[in-house]
Amino acid sequence: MATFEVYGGKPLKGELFPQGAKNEALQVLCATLLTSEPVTIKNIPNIRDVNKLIELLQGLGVEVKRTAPSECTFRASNVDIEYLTTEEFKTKASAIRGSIMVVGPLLARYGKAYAPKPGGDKIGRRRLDTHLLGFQKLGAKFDFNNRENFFSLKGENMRGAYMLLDEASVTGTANILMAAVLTPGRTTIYNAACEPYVQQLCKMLVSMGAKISGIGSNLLTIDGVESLGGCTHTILPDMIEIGSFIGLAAMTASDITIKNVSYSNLGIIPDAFRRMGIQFEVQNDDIHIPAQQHYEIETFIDGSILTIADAPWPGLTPDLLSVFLVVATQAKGSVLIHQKMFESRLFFVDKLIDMGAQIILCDPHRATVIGHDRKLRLRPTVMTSPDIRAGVALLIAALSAEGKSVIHNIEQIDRGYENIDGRLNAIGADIRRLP
Ligand SMILES: CC(=O)N[C@H]1[C@@H](OP(=O)(O)OP(=O)(O)OC[C@H]2O[C@@H](n3ccc(=O)[nH]c3=O)[C@H](O)[C@@H]2O)O[C@H](CO)[C@@H](O)[C@@H]1O
Ligand SMILES: C=C(OP(=O)(O)O)C(=O)O
Repeated sequence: MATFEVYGGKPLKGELFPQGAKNEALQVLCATLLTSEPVTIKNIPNIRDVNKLIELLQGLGVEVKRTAPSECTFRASNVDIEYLTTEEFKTKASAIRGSIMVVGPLLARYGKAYAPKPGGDKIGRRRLDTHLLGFQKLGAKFDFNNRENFFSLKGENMRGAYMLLDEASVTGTANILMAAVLTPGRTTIYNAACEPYVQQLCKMLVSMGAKISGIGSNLLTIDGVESLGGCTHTILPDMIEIGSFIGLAAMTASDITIKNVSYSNLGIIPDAFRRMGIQFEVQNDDIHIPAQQHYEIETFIDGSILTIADAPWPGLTPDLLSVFLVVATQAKGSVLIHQKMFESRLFFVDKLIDMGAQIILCDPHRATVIGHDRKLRLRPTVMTSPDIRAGVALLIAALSAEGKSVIHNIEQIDRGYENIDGRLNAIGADIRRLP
């Protein structure tokens, strides 16, 4: 278990370049399995989850050539499906959430697939019903081995079908979509997730020859084609990392410019930070957050306490609520943070309370934060990162607290943030990585 020692309390100043988006990368890497032709992906983040998925693809027989530090060419001309039944695959796939998305492409191309229950953050129940019910609508059959936590799927005679997803699952939509593009007939996916991750996957599939309409909406229509070709695809900047940097700047009263953010793909995220009282300017495609000693949380128009809640896109992503929560601890005013999707993602507030934050955890989904308006600084402490986004929220808290904090289990942060210590140290932070 690696550790960060964080010497906080110093404002930072400089430019940060966001990495490619983790959740998009996991989807588009799986899409390389849909063709035997070469597919080049640019702006691949160098993070644990993505590197693990690339290893999985290699295990499956995909040739991977690194053509630049953040660019690889993949060629899935010799896929070894039986690798999916090996212990090595089961161990590696059960460590990341994205591994479940190899199922859709393999089912469509080879008529069968296997998968262990995938990993990812332990933030509550993370069911796969949407994926499985969608494959079932296409005519696939599945079997779940409860003892081994292992799914087997068969789909030799799949046909396009209409489906109304039981929820707008992000990885579920991507998985079904990747199966549908090579399935004969028309598939209609209603209540589809439409995050930029899914939009980007759709665009990539279209450039490979897929027929998809309704991109960006919750109604996708796919006309299956016989085969797909190669393409070159560039991953968008990571909107969760961009949001984390906005929160970091506010909380540490730093002057930070986040470069090349692809502003038009950030949806409601910038407005949500503005409602927290954080000021910033958009210059070309950069976000400049000037140093702010005070920021004041808005109330609703009728004067009642603001709620920041997650919702499927174009609502606010649940992956940023931990950052909103930590930012609120030094704001002027109060906010209710309502994490509707996951039931175990707010327990990390205990650590913030230890540090002196005023937070009431109302129940597993809701926390009320009463900001200090910097009248009381957070105290440094020793903590353990429970999940990727709580981890980054604790890192932001540690950077704002004067003195030495210690964060254990930073592998959680490394899952999704590329060289975060190096990049923040370059603009004035003092974060030391201990093995
Ligand atoms: C690898 C990857 O891409 N992971 C993301 C993906 O996970 P993932 O695709 O696994 O998450 P899902 O979209 O399936 O659902 C996440 C949770 O939200 C609930 N839910 C979902 C949709 C809905 O309309 N209502 C609802 O309550 C589900 O029951 C589940 O508990 O999407 C999540 C939700 O944005 C993000 O937190 C994860 O970072
Ligand atoms: C929950 C997340 O990731 P994963 O789905 O990979 O666990 C996240 O990125 O915040």
